[in-house]
Amino acid sequence: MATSVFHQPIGTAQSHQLLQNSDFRHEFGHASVKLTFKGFKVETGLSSREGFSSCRRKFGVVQASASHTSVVQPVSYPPNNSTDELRKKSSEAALILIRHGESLWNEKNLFTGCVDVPLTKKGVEEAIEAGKRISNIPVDMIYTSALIRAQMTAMLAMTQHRRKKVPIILHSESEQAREWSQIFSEDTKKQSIPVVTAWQLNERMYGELQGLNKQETADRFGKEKVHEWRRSYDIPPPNGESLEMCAERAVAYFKDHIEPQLLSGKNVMIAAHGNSLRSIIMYLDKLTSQEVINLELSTGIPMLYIFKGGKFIRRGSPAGPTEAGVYAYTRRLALYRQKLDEMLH
Ligand SMILES: O=C(O)[C@@H](CO)OP(=O)(O)O
Repeated sequence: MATSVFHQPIGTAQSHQLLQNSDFRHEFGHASVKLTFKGFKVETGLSSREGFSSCRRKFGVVQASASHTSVVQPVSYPPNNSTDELRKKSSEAALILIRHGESLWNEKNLFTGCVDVPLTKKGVEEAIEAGKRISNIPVDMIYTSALIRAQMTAMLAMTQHRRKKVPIILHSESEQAREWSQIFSEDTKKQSIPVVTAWQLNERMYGELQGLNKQETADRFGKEKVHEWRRSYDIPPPNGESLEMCAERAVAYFKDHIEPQLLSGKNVMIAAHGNSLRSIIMYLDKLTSQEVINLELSTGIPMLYIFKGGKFIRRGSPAGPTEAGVYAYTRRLALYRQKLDEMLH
């Protein structure tokens, strides 16, 4: 493990908040009041759904939850701004990444990939613990994969949040689903956090290894071969996705859908999977294909990034039970936290 890239999680107990958060601005009377939920329009992600079908066809995926890919209307910018200018003007935002808690197949040591299995009791507890660690961080939007273990993790984590906003899954799989899930109270919308589910954030498709026991597979094919399938960057497991292939869809989704939200100052949480998050972290931390090999993510451990000036700054610290061990924070985070304390005490 000497060469491992150590990704520091958010510490337990206390954390810090962003003044920039639209929720904060609304709640605490900041001059530029913008309501979190206002203006969100959900569009059917037709191409995404097609993408998922073709992914399934290509890899013969048998099980995967319905793809509820939702596309939040892109943030609109003045027409002539270049991306660089936008980045410079962009406000600060928090990005939380959480790998789902332990699943029933993690417990059984089976290759899981796109198979849609739920959390174990321990996984539920991990998700709740993760929620405690991020309970003071503002969350304006949540992105999860289409798989239940990531969705359970996001929902359970949010039960611990001090603001007690309600995460609500946006259903845009059909016009009817969109209409039938409408909310008719602006106040209720303000107390909600939209949850966008996207197949592109799914675990990498493990091909013919899905459902096989990892130890038995290593015994059969050799430790080195199985390690190559599991951790090499560009060698796919039989009929599955390599990390590189997984990155193509997960990082593209991040750039196209999540980064614009961060650019507009929204604080985002992503609940996803070991390999889809490894590929996203590779992009955020500019890791090489050699470095990412050694990147391991634990289940249920949140990681925090601050997005500022177009850059992602990792704000991790070794997991620890004390405030002192918690990640560094910005003045805005600290101020948000202070206001939250005042409001809730
Ligand atoms: O089985 C899987 O889907 C993944 C994550 O649990 O396994 P690995 O860590 O081997 O990539």
